[in-house]
Amino acid sequence: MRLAHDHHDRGHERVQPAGGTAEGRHIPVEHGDAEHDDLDEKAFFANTAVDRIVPVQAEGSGLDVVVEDFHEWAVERGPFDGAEPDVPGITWVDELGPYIERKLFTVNTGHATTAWHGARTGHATIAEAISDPEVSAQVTAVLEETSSLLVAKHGFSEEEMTSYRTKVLGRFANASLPDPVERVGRSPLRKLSREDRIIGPAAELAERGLGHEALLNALSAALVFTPEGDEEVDRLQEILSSSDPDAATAEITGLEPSHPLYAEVRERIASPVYSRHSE
Ligand SMILES: NC(=O)c1ccc[n+]([C@@H]2O[C@H](COP(=O)([O-])OP(=O)(O)OC[C@H]3O[C@@H](n4cnc5c(N)ncnc54)[C@H](O)[C@@H]3O)[C@@H](O)[C@H]2O)c1
Ligand SMILES: O=P(O)(O)OC[C@@H](O)[C@@H](O)[C@H](O)[C@H](O)CO
Repeated sequence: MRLAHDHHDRGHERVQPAGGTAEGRHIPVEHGDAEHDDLDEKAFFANTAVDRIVPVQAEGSGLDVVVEDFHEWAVERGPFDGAEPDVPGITWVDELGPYIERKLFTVNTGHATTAWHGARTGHATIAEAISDPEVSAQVTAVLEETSSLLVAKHGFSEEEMTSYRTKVLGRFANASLPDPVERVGRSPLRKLSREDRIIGPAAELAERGLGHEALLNALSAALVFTPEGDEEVDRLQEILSSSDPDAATAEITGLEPSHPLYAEVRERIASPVYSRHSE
């Protein structure tokens, strides 16, 4: 494994748990194999969250994977009943939920926002996009919104969220990571779904009467994200061109018409704010 160092980013690998999660304790056992019947007596299964940016790899590079040097691995301690193994790199947490949301609504919300605004302004990679003041202003604004939710909902302090955001923005700016906007913005229907990184926090902010304009801007940027070879991009464009705004809002976001966010999202879907980047 090769580390793509960002020299501005080194020296303080604060361990903060995060997403890229694996939940549940179900390894499929489909063969009626008696050997698996007592699996619970032989192993512990714990929910976990991983945070490390792994960009698209060069063709033919095999297991020689380029990654950032930052990494976090959070594991719920409950299943180990006080006998957690000493595994280097694990941060043991009592409850994974707040850390998963902090990671999803900061790293992944900010990442998708960078990718979609970056693509519409003609940038190829995340590092290039975040160096553009127009993109970085959108990303900063989006992360201030999600931080206000994380502070209100989970009790993270303003100071730790400010520091977490700074760290995340530094990771995006790592020019040694060749991370294309197509990878980070991929699968827009998944990313715009009800509980995911954009509509999830925007809905909760709207419910609490807190600001969410930059999240709506990220949604608008996603609607003009049209790289080739992504089935969800194609389906999203099909929905936008063939469905009325209410049907499109329901299918893309899963929001109920009675939700406080609904009217604003419907408006964004009905009336484009941005145009696609043209070569
Ligand atoms: N790349 C990152 O920075 C990163 C960081 C943390 C967590 N993650 C998580 O790790 C997972 C993989 O991410 P990635 O970036 O390597 O994605 P990727 O698209 O590069 O790789 C996914 C692979 O899974 C294969 N695949 C998809 N569906 C499958 C199926 N049903 N059965 C078998 N194989 C299947 C695909 O063909 C592809 O080779 C995702 O859940 C992602 O959220 C990624
Ligand atoms: O994997 P996705 O498509 O959900 O999101 C793209 C990236 O934001 C994601 O892969 C990050 O690089 C990763 O979550 C960092 O830990």
